[in-house]
Amino acid sequence: MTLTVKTHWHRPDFTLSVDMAFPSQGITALFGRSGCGKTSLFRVISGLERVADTYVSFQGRAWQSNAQFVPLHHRRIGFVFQEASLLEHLSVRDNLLYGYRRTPEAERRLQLDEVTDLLAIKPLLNRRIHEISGGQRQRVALGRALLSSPQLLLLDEPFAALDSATKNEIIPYVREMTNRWAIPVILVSHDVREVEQLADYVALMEEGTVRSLDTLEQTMRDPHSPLFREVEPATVLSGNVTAQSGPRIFQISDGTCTWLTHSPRPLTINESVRCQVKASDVAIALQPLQGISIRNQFVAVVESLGNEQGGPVLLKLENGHLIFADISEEAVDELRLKVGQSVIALIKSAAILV
Ligand SMILES: Nc1ncnc2c1ncn2[C@@H]1O[C@H](COP(=O)(O)OP(=O)(O)OP(=O)(O)O)[C@@H](O)[C@H]1O
Repeated sequence: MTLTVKTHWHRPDFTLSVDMAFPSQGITALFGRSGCGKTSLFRVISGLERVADTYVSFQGRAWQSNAQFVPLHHRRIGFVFQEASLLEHLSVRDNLLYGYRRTPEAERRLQLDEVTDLLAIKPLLNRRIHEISGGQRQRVALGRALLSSPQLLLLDEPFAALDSATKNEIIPYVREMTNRWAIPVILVSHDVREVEQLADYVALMEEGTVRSLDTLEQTMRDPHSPLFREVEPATVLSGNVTAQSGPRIFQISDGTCTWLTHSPRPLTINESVRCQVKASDVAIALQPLQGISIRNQFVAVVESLGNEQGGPVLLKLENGHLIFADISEEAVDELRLKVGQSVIALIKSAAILV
């Protein structure tokens, strides 16, 4: 079951031309430069815009075809925008219940208690909107969208107005809520870090079209991907917290590989986390090293030595994960690195970011 969109939307200086089936599970990020058409696509999907000769269907049901147009309020879509558009004169509780009360009883899947628990906003229920912080407002906006029991959540740059610490605090809630209630999410973003932490799939948009749609892992295999236009290539390692070995140091494992990471926020045992490793933070040794402060040493095989455009060395870890190592050409020559060779990837735990 998918979300299918076929549209050619001609605006004065811009054409949105999309013919694509998006996954209707997990989080799909629409990623691209400003003006590439992310919000326009969003508006077509939601029915905020009725564009002629457009076809949109969700999980087998046509939302728009030449014969019909299901209006926005019947599509059961939850929205969260950059600025939480909460009702200032109402309490947090009444804001949360706004969509809930308008949802027919038979369609209510989520209840106030479980949503406020998950988003940790229970203590705020009686506050007015002007009495809570920006991060809390975004959590209330997420809660309000969830409580309308949506079949699809559309998040349009929901964290853009937040500082990175607050953003990092909210992201795990978004992952948890989509996992727990299996609500598909379309996330508009031009923040790579956000995409790495949240997305299961990435639709790369350029000049009004979707250039590619792939899993996050597949998208991140290409060091020349538009994802890395403004930041250096990085890799994501996913696993579960297995132990705490210092005030901020945690052991993460995916069953095959185990690594140590520094986390700025407390993690709980068994919590599933995504860690990011920048190519420049990975070094290569020809054999395991002793008497060295670097805690993470992974057995790996050289997958590629970069391509004709240059780029980092690609290593394959024992768990099959690919990881970039930004090694100079001189070092590649000196170590006589070859494709297929066994090496050790060295990463400081402070360089594995949660
Ligand atoms: N109301 C409008 N009328 C005509 N053209 C518009 C309108 N709104 C946006 N556009 C144009 O459509 C194109 C795509 O805009 P859109 O907002 O979809 O891009 P975006 O990728 O979401 O950008 P951003 O990341 O900056 O929000 C742009 O060239 C923009 O100038």
